[in-house]
Amino acid sequence: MLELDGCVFGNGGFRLAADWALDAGARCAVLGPSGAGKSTLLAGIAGFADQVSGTVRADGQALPPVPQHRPVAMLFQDHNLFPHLTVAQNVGLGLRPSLKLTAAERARVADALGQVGLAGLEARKPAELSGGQQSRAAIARLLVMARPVMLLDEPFSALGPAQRTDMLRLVVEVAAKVSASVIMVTHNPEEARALAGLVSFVDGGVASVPAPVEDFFARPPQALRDYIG
Ligand SMILES: Nc1ncnc2c1ncn2[C@@H]1O[C@H](COP(=O)(O)OP(=O)(O)OP(=O)(O)O)[C@@H](O)[C@H]1O
Repeated sequence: MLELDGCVFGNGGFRLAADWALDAGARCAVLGPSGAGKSTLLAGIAGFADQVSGTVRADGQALPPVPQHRPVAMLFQDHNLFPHLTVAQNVGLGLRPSLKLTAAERARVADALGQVGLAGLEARKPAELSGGQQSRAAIARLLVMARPVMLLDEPFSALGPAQRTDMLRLVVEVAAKVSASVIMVTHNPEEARALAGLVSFVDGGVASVPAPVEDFFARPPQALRDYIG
């Protein structure tokens, strides 16, 4: 379980409050107007934003202040793929930043690449992949990292609608395999529906308590109606 216990996260002078919890394996889309604080929420959970007050816990343990020590994997729109490394190396980074992988770890990387449909492309560089394949490589890295919390910040907004749906399906599959909770920022209500879980709406300096997606869209807050038109 991920708990945001009375949290206020800071980014410069900006403040974002969140006071809720997500069960292990739960999936939550984060919607809200531009500049409302969606990325600040993820940064707070990941340890990159200031913790002004409150505590972030995973499975009852307060998370360490250093982001690298948090049980969190992140995926951004640019996928954080290193251009000079091969696909297999980019995925291997999720296991060991030194890339000195054991044979078993190399096998895990190969297995993850197979699971996301990239078998045979291990030796390519990211520039030699399509946008969708780059997304798959980034998802393979999430799979090998097997962290209990996955934070995604508009990860597939560069892809077309059909591919986006495929990628979301893959994320759901990968998260289920490692029993991870997923929090995903999106501007797209359809993506929130495709994630098929909960929705937190960020507005007025607060990330609302996640509500089931169907309830949320059945009674959307006025700010959401203003925002999606
Ligand atoms: N380093 C900073 N110093 C001061 N204010 C900042 C800083 N970084 C972000 N902000 C402000 O914090 C607020 C929240 O930013 P954040 O990026 O979390 O919003 P967002 O909802 O993710 O926006 P978008 O949808 O446009 O990506 C914004 O109003 C932004 O101007």
